[in-house]
Amino acid sequence: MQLDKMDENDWVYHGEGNKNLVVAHLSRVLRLLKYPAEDSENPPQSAEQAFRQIQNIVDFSSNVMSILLGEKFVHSGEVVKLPLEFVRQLSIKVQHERPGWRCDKVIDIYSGCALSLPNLTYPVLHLSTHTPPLCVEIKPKWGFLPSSKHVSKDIKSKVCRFCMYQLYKVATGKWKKRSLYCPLDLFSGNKQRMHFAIRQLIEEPQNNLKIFKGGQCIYSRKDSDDSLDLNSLLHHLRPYFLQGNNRFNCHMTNKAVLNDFIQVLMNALLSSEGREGGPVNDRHAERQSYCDASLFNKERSRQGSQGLPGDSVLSRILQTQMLDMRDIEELYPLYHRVEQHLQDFPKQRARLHIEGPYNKEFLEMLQKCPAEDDGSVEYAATKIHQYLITKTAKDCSIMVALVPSSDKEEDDEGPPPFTSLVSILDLDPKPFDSILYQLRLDQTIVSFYLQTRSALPEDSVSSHPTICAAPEKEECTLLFHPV
Ligand SMILES: O=P(O)(O)O[C@@H]1[C@@H](OP(=O)(O)O)[C@H](OP(=O)(O)O)[C@H](O)[C@H](OP(=O)(O)O)[C@H]1OP(=O)(O)O
Ligand SMILES: Nc1ncnc2c1ncn2[C@@H]1O[C@H](COP(=O)(O)OP(=O)(O)OP(=O)(O)O)[C@@H](O)[C@H]1O
Repeated sequence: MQLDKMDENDWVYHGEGNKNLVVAHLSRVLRLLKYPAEDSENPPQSAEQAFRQIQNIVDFSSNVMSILLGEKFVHSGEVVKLPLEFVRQLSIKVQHERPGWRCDKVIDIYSGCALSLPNLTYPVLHLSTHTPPLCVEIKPKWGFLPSSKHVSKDIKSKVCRFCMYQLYKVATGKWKKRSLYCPLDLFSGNKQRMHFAIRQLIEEPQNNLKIFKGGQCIYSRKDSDDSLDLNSLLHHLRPYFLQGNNRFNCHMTNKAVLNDFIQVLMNALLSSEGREGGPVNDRHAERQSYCDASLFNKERSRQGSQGLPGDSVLSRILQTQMLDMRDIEELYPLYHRVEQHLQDFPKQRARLHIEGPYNKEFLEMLQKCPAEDDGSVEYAATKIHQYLITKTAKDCSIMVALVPSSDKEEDDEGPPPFTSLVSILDLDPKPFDSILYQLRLDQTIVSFYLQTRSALPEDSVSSHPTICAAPEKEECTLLFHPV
């Protein structure tokens, strides 16, 4: 990438989240910061501050998250300086492709800084074959129930945050239809529960699932009420699953294509590349690993929970999420302690790494933290940093790139073989000052769930009656035995 010869015509809109917009050119992407639209005339930070913000993201990803999640999954990228005219033209070029609900923010066209990363939807794997890679992006969210004694509402230890939040999101119009995906099913390591969870993600992807082919998004929900074309997805997927295995016939049903696809995806999510490491989720034993709101029929998982393989991507994310099991309610008093201290000693923000940097000293601060609360501001600040690290792991995404491979006997059972490359993205540090907002949001989610649930008859919290019922036994058989 020659930074002085950048041409906006080479780059295409690729996607965006709440804080960044991503453009792609072959095997690279540029991730540009966004600002609230009302700040578009007066950028909220200088070019130097924007550069520092992105450098912080790189440092946090490479020095902190990569160690916890595993280097093989993490690509931290590098900060680049771009010509301002290129960024301005790019911003105009991509505007019409942006989803309406994201347009409350605009691209930062003032700093000329961006994060350059490998394009994980167009991985180098692709070069060894003529078939375009399939890529599945999953934002799995919180995979466990809090067990802290300080949780004020009992419901929080029974129903997971994602499922509770769904009622609020639908009621406030963020999404039109409720998702029946439950993160605890995905993180269970139980193949039936995982299959059910992925099936629900496909049914209603919201912002938790995107599917790419050859680097282009072929399946996602762009707006709360746009139409989803499952048939078109199946049309894209079919050729990948007809190869080999006596499957030359075109009679493979849509259900069988989908089952094979889910199976291949699950294999990648559970893959641990032959490394040792037993199941890791024993410690959040069965009692805690079921969410009462999940519509997966528990009876069906009697075959036992296999647990997540120790080095699989799901296990690494779950372990990082569970590094600090403290609930936000328990954390708030510690935040308050730091806030009070900083009012009196504002210059200590740097010493306590409130806005980073995420360097060697930051890691030392985390390691030196006393086991018990000694009443110090250092203890409180470190515990908040730990919690924020777990927050990053609760909001990251997994990208699974899949390319058909040829290493399998012709008459093997099951889906055709794929080579997979698994990565984790969106590993930005969460702001220290977001704790109060998090506490309020948590209270809103929980009280809204309790109110809505008590206003409805038992077991009818779903806004979608046809999928409220757990699947029939026969359907389950079909899901697991492709024809
Ligand atoms: O708080 P949550 O769980 O709603 O997560 C936010 C996400 O909402 P979600 O529920 O996944 O739709 C939210 O995603 P969307 O904008 O809804 O796509 C962001 O990821 C946000 O992170 P950040 O503040 O931009 O760094 C996320 O905020 P934090 O992870 O910073 O709390
Ligand atoms: N390295 C990458 N390769 C390919 N696609 C990427 C890459 N990084 C991001 N993307 C795409 O761009 C989208 C937005 O990126 P990202 O999730 O990092 O934005 P964000 O604003 O930080 O999100 P959030 O809303 O979670 O804060 C992703 O959902 C993904 O589809």
